[in-house]
Amino acid sequence: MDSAFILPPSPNLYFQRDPIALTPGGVIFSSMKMEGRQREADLLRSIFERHPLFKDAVHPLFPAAGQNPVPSIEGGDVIVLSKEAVAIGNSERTDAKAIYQVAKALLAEGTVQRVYEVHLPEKRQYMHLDTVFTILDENLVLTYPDALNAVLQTSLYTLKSQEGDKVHIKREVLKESLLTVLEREIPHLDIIHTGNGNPEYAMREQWFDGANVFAIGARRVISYNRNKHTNRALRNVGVEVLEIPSSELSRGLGGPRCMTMPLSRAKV
Ligand SMILES: NC(=[NH2+])NCCC[C@H](N)C(=O)O
Repeated sequence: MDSAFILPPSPNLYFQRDPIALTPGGVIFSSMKMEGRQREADLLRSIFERHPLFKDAVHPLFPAAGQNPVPSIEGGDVIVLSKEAVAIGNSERTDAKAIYQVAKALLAEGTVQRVYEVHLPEKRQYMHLDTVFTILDENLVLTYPDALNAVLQTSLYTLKSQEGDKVHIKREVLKESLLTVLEREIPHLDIIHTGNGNPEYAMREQWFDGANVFAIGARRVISYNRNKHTNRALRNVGVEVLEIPSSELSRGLGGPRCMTMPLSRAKV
């Protein structure tokens, strides 16, 4: 029987963070872990490769031409910490192999100097790296508190040597937590905990991606109205919180940041 749809339904298409990741060194075309989401990545990739607005502007980093099979990596695991550093979650959705490949391509490109691989625990509340923290200002980060020390291992990739096409990178396994990585990269780091200091509220609000707010400016965020304790914690330190209704959106199991794709970043 012919399908009733030209494109099969893509119920997760509103999570634009995942099918593509833009970094200071180029674009990662995601290879989604779940088959049901791969068509989103294919769709976005055709737009970026063909639309006049993008086709000459994108520098693709991943996957390599003709690579098959492609290891998986999803945009929600890729966090730009600064112009020079990118963190990538090794998670349920993103494989170590893909991280190595992206690290190599990024370091070879030259803008980014450090790529961190953050090993996330295999638990629902750690689906992607962006579910556990969001940068809100130069030195201010909102996090799900358990994540800071639950991550027991991180690795740091840096460039070892580069001669033409021959690129060698170095991997150092750091027995360090996510907190240490953030402290290394964000001077004078200040942390706000989801749940406003109460671990049970933090846990409950993590079901609705408490730590995944969308920062639209320094100390200005869009957050789900249901995450009241987290929103209170944010307001207590002077962050402006714009609440959005969340009864339906949160059912997709992602937060406001997951629904966005930054195409260009203002210089700060
Ligand atoms: N970047 C994110 N945290 N995205 C959340 C995506 C949720 C979506 N339902 C999925 O399972 O893929």
